[in-house]
Amino acid sequence: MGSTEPKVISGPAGYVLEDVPHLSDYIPNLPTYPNPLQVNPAYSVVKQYFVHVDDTVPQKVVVHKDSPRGVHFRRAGPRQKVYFESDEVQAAIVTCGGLCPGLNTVIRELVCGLHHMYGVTRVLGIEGGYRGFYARNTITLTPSSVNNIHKRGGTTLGTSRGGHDTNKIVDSIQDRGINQVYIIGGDGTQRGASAIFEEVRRRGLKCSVVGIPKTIDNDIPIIDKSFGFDTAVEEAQRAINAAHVEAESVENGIGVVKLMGRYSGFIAMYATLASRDVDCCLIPESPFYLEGPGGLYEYIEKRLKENGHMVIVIAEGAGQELLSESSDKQDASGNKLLQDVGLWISQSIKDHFAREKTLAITLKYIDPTYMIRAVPSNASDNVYCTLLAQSAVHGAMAGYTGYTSGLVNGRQTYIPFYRITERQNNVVITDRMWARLLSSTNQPSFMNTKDANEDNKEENSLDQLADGHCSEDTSVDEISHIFPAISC
Ligand SMILES: Nc1ncnc2c1ncn2[C@@H]1O[C@H](COP(=O)(O)OP(=O)(O)OP(=O)(O)O)[C@@H](O)[C@H]1O
Ligand SMILES: O=P(O)(O)OC[C@H]1O[C@](O)(CO)[C@@H](O)[C@@H]1O
Ligand SMILES: [Mg+2]
Repeated sequence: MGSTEPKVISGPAGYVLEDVPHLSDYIPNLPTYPNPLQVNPAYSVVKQYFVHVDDTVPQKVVVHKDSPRGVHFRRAGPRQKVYFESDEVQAAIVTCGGLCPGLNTVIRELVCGLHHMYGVTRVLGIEGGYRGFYARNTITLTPSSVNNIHKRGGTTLGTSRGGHDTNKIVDSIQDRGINQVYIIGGDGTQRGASAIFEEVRRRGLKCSVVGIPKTIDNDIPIIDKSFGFDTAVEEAQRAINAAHVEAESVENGIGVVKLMGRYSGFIAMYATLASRDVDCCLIPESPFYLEGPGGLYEYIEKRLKENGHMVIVIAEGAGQELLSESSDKQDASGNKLLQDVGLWISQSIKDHFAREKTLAITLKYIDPTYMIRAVPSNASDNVYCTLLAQSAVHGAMAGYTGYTSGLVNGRQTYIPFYRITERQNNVVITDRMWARLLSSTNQPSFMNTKDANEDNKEENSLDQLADGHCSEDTSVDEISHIFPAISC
C-alpha cells in the first residue's frame, strides 16, 4: 500500500474540499456512538453546537467577482456521531522539536478536553519527544496533574530533536493499545506525524493520528499563525526596548537584537512593526549587503547623523550567505546549524566604523533568542491553544485522522498533513506587509525592481501550485489575517 491518496472533493463554481482521512476509509463497518456532549450540561443549552457535516472553511477570503470558490478545509468541531466510546480511548500526547510558548497549555487542554468533554480518563504522556515512544516509560496525565502547567514555559513532557523511528513508534502505539495520538510540533514533527499515520493505516489500526502545529518561527503554511507567536513577539519587545535605551543613552549608539527565525523572519518583522523603535529589520527572505551605495553601512551612517542612535533587529537566518565561515553541521533532526549572525554583524559594523573613522560608535548586542521562547504563553495564546486542543480532540473522537488542527481565516479546521508539509511559510517581501515595514523603518529595501519582479513571478507560481488557481492575495496580506479574531 503506497501513501494515502489526497481526498479531494470538487463542487460547483470551482469549489474544492481538501478533505482529511477518516478511520472508516480503511476500516469497514466501524460502529458509531452518540456524542456524549449531547448530554453534557455545559453544552445542552448551546444551540447549533455541533458542526454541520458539510461545513468547510475557504483557504482564501479575498476573492474577485468571477473567482472560483477555491480550496476549502473541513471545519473543526464536535460531530453528532463519534467513533470511540469514552472508556475505549487510550490517548497519548507527545511534544517534539524546539520550545514554544503555549506547549503546556495545549497539553493541559488536550487532557482536560478529553476528560471533561468526552469522559476519557486514560491519557498517557510520552516523554522526551518521538524517541520517548520506544525509549522511555509513559506517564499518566490527569486533569489534576496538568492543572497548573499552563503557567510555566517549556513542556512538562520534555522534547527532543531526531530519534524518529516510524516502525518503533508504531510498534509502541500498537503494544500500548494507544488509539488517539496527539503530536505537537513544527514542520519536522508534522512530517514525522504523517509517516506515523501512513504506517498506522498500513497496519489497519484503529488509531487517530493528529498533529498540532507548533512553531515559534511561524513557518508552517496554510494556518493563520502558530500558537506562541504573539507571546514571542511580545517578549521580543523587552529586548528591543533594552537595545533602544542603551543606544539612545550614548552618542552614536547602536543596539543590535538577534531574534529567532531560521528561514522565516516573521518574529523579527512583527516585533519591528510592534516596537516603532527599530530602524532596520533584517530577515532571511530579504538579502542585504553591507558596502557601497544602498548598503547597510551607508544607511547606518545616515541614520546616526539624523538621529544620533539606531536599533537593528536581525533574524538568526538572515545574511547567512555573507558569513565567511559556512558550516555543513546539522542538528539531530537534520536542520542546518546556523552561524551567529548577530555576533558577526555587530563585529562587522564595529570594524567598519573603526576602519573608516567616519563616526565613533558604541554598539551593544543583545541575544534574547531562547528567552523569548521559554516564557509561558500570554492570554491570547492561551485562548488559541485551548481552541486548538479542543478542536483536535473533537476531530479524533469523530474518527478523523491524518490531519493537523489549525486556524484558517479565524476558523478552526482540519488540514491534511500533505498540505502542511509540502512547503514552508515565509515572509513574502513583495507583499504589502513587508512594504509596511519598510515604510515604518525607512530602511533600504536592498532590492532592485528586477529582483522584485522575479520574486513576484515565483510567488504567483507558488500560489498557483498550492491553490490550484492564481490569486493576488497572500497569507500575510492584512494584519487582521495574521492576528485574526479567534473563533471556532
Ligand atoms: N521528514 C521527517 N520524517 C520523520 N520525522 C521527522 C522528519 N523531519 C523531522 N522529523 C522528526 O520530527 C521531530 C522534530 O523535528 P525538528 O527538530 O525539525 O523540529 P520541528 O518539529 O520542525 O520544530 P521546530 O523547528 O519548530 O523546533 C524530530 O524528532 C525529528 O526526528
Ligand atoms: O532548540 P535548538 O535546537 O537550539 O534550535 C533553535 C531553533 O529552533 C527554533 O526556535 C524553531 O525552529 C528556531 O528558531 C531556532 O533556530
Ligand atoms: Mg522546524
